[in-house]
Amino acid sequence: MPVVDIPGSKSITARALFLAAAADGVTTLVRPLRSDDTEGFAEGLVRLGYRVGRTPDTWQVDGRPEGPAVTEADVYCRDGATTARFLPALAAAGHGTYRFDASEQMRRRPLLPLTRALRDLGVKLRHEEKEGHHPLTVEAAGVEGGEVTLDAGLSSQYLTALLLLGPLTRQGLRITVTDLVSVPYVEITLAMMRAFGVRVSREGDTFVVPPGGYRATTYAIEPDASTASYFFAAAALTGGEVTVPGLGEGALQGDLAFVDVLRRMGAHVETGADRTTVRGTGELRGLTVNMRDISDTMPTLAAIAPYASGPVRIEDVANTRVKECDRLEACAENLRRLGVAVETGPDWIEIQPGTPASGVEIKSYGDHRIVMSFAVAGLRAPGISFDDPGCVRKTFPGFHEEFAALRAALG
Ligand SMILES: O=C(O)C1=C[C@@H](OP(=O)(O)O)[C@@H](O)[C@H](O)C1
Ligand SMILES: C=C(OP(=O)(O)O)C(=O)O
Repeated sequence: MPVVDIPGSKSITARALFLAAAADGVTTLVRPLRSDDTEGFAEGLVRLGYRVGRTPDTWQVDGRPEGPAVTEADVYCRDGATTARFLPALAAAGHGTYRFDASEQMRRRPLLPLTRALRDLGVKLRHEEKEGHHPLTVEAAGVEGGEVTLDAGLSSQYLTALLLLGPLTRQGLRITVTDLVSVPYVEITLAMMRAFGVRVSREGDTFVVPPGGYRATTYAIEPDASTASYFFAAAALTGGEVTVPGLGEGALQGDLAFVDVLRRMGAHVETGADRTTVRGTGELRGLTVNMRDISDTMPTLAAIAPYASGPVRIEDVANTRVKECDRLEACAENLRRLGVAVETGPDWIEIQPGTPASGVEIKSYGDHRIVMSFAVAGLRAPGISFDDPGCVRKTFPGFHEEFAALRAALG
């Protein structure tokens, strides 16, 4: 009956770092995620002149409502899209010249809807190489605010960046979205802004963000629900039971809804006030499921799909093609390596039941989620290996050790 302590949420840690940096005093983050993405975010803040004190269990940030403490900085965002998309918005509210670059992987990922919206708001911003991609330089002189239109159909992170920026502008922001994916991540943003003293209102597709800045606070970070999906899937796949404390009815993260997918497939799920338990029943049914809201868990489902008794079809996940890799094709390629029949379309993948081969090397594509997802399949397909197991450092450096412990506990 393993109880698994999952590390903190990447999304919540990144937002908390932004909010803490922008707030009017010292904020303490309790149990932040320590991983490449969030260390990279904190490092970016340090480059911008913020003080970030780090002990293993708490991080402290001295907020600066007036913006970065330096007038020039060079920030390397590594692979983290939250860093690469949220920090330029924070910098725009300050005064200085701030250059942002990122890894090859992150340089390939799109940014244009956000940089276009920032320019529409009067921010001077220049792309160095390719329009709409890193590296970029922000010539910041504060942001007046006002109305702006945004297409967040490829990534909700563009909207989160603007929402977080809103209270730092002189007039506040009215952001009208023409399209929006990953809606639950926007709900996380709004809930966390409330915790830092800002209430955003909605008028249809328009988000109205008041000016006035953020209030410092002490903020406890939830365990990461996307990370938990590998452990829940392991229980469903093996007929074991996994309990994750800290993720229950009041959880902020939409990805906890992955357990509803497992329930539809036949697993037994119990959601308590502050914990969730999944128990495999020996039954894993096929299904058709729309994962637009929870697309980080698409690879988790794809990797266990061959073990279902019928086809698994995952729909409305076009934007998984612009994540750390093209996740639809990466899942398809690895399932084919395992000898499983699979088809993909522009925004879907369909996986047939099969008996995955043993001794297969999984192609990681430098994507933590591909590795962690196929590690779950490895509970039933012996001898799975990875060409780049270390890429889990993006969100969960200790994944392989924790997962080996779970494997031993599940027997
Ligand atoms: O705002 C966030 O913290 C995130 C939003 C989602 O991205 P998209 O909005 O690009 O789908 C998610 O996939 C990513 O891992 C984290
Ligand atoms: C897509 C992801 O990360 P990000 O967009 O924050 O880089 C992810 O963690 O699956």
